[in-house]
Amino acid sequence: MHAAELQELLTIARSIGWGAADILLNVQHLDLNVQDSGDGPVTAADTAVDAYILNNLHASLGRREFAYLTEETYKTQPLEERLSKPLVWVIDPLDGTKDFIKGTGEYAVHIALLEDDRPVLAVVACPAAGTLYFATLGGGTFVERQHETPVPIHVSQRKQLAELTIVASRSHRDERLNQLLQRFPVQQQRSRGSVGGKIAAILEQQADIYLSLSGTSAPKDWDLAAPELILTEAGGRFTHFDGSLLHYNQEDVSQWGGLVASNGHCHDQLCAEAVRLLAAIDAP
Ligand SMILES: Nc1ncnc2c1ncn2[C@@H]1O[C@H](COP(=O)(O)O)[C@@H](OP(=O)(O)O)[C@H]1O
Ligand SMILES: [Mg+2]
Repeated sequence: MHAAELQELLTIARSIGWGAADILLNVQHLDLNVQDSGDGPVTAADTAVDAYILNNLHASLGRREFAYLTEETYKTQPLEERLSKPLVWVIDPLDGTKDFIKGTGEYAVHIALLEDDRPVLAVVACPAAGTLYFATLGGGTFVERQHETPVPIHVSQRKQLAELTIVASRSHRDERLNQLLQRFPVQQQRSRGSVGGKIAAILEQQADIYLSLSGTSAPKDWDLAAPELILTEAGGRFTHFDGSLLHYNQEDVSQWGGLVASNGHCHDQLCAEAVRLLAAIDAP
């Protein structure tokens, strides 16, 4: 896709990202009608913001050129539609639903555009912090506050394992991930809700690493695609434990196994450490 076309799409996605953030801020103290979706809780806010983003993208862009993969609609959409189109919008209207319900403010809105199976445009809004991060492939990552000029943002320069800080999930943990985190030889560990929020913490240089390990369930494309691009365009890396890149919009939208997101400076070493520690944890 041409750079000019990507910038046009980015302008639309940023505006929709701010609109979605406003809705979430306005409803966060209301009765949210929490239901169990089978894949965790879903609230009226998830469904309302999903519809808001989809309707606005449809109104601006139409349906012909693009497919749409969203957390709240993917089960009812025909699989062939998104597998046959090279350009797919991937949307998480409310990443960190559990934290949103708890009122920690640690939630985000994710909007990514895939070309083939990789992200080329990303918006991650953190409504409670009043920030929106955006990136295009090869164009760097920017942070903006509402009505302010966006500024470029970069990951930390910390290079030694012993000076790094890990952020990990507050609510998606099992014994294996806990063991792995405990054994990682880093400076500090923090819990934080939402994948977008954890990657924002790395961009803000409050942390350097995010580790995720699937158990009976795994994070999905909409949890990861937009956060991945804002991290890599800010100088970081985001891979499986074996160092390979993630491929999105496959038939199964779960991303199984271990994932490392980092400031990039010792990413291969982090991957090797994760593999080594996990082998020891899994040894009979
Ligand atoms: N092991 C796992 N299994 C299933 N979903 C996971 C997961 N780890 C993270 N996620 C998803 O990633 C998002 C952020 O999770 P967390 O705040 O715990 O880091 C949540 O999405 P939603 O809130 O969009 O449903 C959650 O469902
Ligand atoms: Mg999510």
